[in-house]
Amino acid sequence: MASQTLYDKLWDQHLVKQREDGTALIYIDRHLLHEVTSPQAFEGLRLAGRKPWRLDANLATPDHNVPTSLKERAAGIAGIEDETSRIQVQTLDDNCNSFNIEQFTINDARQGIVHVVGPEQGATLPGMTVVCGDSHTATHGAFAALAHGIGTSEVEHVLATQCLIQRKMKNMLVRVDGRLGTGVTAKDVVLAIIGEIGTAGGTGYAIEFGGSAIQDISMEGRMTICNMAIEAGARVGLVGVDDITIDYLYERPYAPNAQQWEAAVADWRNLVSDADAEFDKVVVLKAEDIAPQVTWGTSPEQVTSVNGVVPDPAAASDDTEARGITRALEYMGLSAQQKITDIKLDRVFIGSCTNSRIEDLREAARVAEGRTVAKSLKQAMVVPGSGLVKAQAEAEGLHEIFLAAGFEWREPGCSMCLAMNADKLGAGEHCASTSNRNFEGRQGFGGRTHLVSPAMAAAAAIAGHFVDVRDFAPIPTNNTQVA
Ligand SMILES: CC(C)[C@H](C(=O)O)[C@@H](O)C(=O)O
Ligand code: SF4
Repeated sequence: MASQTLYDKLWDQHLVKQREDGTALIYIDRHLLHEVTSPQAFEGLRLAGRKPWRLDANLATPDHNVPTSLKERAAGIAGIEDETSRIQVQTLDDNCNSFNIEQFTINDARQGIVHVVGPEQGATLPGMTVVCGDSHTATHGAFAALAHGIGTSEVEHVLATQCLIQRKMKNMLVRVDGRLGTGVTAKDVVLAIIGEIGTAGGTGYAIEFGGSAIQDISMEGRMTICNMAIEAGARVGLVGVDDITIDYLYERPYAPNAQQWEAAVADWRNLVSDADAEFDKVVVLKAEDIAPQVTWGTSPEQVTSVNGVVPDPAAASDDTEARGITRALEYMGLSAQQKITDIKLDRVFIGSCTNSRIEDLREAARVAEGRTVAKSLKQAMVVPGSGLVKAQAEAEGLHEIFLAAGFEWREPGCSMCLAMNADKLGAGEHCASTSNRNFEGRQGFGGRTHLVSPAMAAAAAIAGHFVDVRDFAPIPTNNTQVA
């Protein structure tokens, strides 16, 4: 058989029917649901008198609309102040109950951001097709699963038929060779990739991330990278299976049990691109060239190194680019040539499906340990991605480090990643955020988002402005106290 990419293999394994017009029907193994994109889908099923095709393929949890303050959270759904949000979470709850779909409810210890919960439970597995009414479903591709976001009508279609109509994408390989420097993380890698190929660079492609730097990265980091494939225009991000993938999944609740484990692992080992597989496009980055990244504009591609400066529209390659820079600078309240390290911050947000896993919190805590959040900040918050991440962080004492430094320690949810709950930026405020989108108004009307890694966000919170976490010396380790 001809050589195949990982994407080709996953596609072939799920192809139900190829049609002559280029569309194809593919089978869906796992369907994740949240409160924002599911209500009309359930309503559609109800109106058509249909039932979900395969109940155990579905797993639901509320995340976008849940409050993250303990006080509101303690009261469950009734504690959600905003009416639309409350109705949405209540509707998910009612729908899951009436259709018999498994849900980690608002106060379940396993609740969290859907893209954190799926992998953490082993509900996302290598070789699966995974869909969710959410664009950041690409996250799950870190497990060599064919995962992408779908719209609400497709949510209904998957519920009803367990299948989806798709068109095959092209194959792109983004290879990161070499080794990352200390203080440079998965978030910096993906921001650098988007800086290189642009937000449309991946349009029409499934991007596989490979190379030695990716192979060295943990599952948490690989999820961070695949999470932002969509910000590079690609609906699908992928990483091939290796020991890191397999070790992460061992004994997860929904993963194969002890009797099935060896057979599953043997199967998963095939989920890599063949050595001589051909990609339609290959992009290569050198890990050594990647510095900690900060976005200065209103698109994830408007990014530079922390030691860089805000670009000058006068130096743009064409008029369109110049206008884009000018508009972004106006919105962001920045001036051309301004040093990134001179950007002062009002708030810091460590969380979101990009960077709210245990390793992200460990990295942020390592920087925050023994230090204090700058007085000039209005708020610095840490929002774990799930109840289990929160519990793990607390078992490791990370919450104490954050609280002692002056960070808020919140309940799990999407939080300030997008303004769909009580956590919002005020107009004109600058925020160092570990999330994935810096669009106008994304974190609140008029809010100004700068995307960074958890370590960079923690360092910025301490300094009150951006700093190179590598100069924040010595970078404390777990046993080192830094004054
Ligand atoms: C609300 C949801 C549909 C949306 C998405 O699809 O990504 C959200 O999660 C986001 O990050 O903007
Ligand atoms: S954390 Fe942000 S990006 Fe992720 S699903 Fe929630 S809103 Fe979307």
